[in-house]
Amino acid sequence: LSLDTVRDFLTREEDTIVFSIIERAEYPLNLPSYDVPAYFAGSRHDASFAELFVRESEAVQAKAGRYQNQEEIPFFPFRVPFALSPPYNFTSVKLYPAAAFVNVNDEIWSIYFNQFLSLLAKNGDDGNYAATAASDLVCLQALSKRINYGRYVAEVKFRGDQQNYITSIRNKDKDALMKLLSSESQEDVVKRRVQKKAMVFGQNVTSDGPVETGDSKSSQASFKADPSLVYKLYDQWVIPLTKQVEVEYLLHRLD
Ligand SMILES: C=C(O[C@@H]1C=C(C(=O)O)C=C[C@H]1O)C(=O)O
Repeated sequence: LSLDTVRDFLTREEDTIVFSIIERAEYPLNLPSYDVPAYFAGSRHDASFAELFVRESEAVQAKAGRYQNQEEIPFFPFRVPFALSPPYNFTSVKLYPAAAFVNVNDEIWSIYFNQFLSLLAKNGDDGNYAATAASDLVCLQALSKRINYGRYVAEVKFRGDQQNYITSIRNKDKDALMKLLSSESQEDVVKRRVQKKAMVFGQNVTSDGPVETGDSKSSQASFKADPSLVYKLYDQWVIPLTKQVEVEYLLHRLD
């Protein structure tokens, strides 16, 4: 594991995130699926339809062994049953055990539903809540995997510069840790690249190739998900949360 391989993972995960966002943008907002309590199947539930969908889906995926992979963290861990699948030997680098639990799934959940979704989805309600919830699940899982991968990023950076990190960890100096692990130029590359991916992946394509989008003003509307919103997603939420995961992981790196 090196900083390069870690960054390769984050780059590939961008594709998954951008595609999942394009998929969700296909549906209207469908607000009733986020109402608590949810009323369906003849009863009142303690959560929204979307949350129930995620909980039940995670339970199934847990049985199939999804969370045996340390890279994956469920949003509702207390509901996750044992895996029924045969054990699989994941080869990825082992995290430091006392710090591996670090994750920001609660923050991801809240930002996705309370801030991001209304910027992404067009207003409207087509009643097709199963499709939107399935789409939300894919977005949430992709975002969670990317952001909580900050644990691996931090592990690599720690191993590469132990002296400096150990001093700041012992001092519990979050600001110093944040400074040590940040690379503004790298963040800039990431943000500009995801915006480009949203443009490339979100075009209409015919048998002749991508459809000409005309002048740049009208082209904005022709992308399936707004590229500047994807930029904003990374700028305001994905990168800051990844760095928060890195700092929190490092604070437990000597426990
Ligand atoms: C993930 C890294 O750490 C930080 C977070 C980044 C990100 O979330 O994309 C980019 C650069 C760093 O400020 C990295 O260095 O690649």
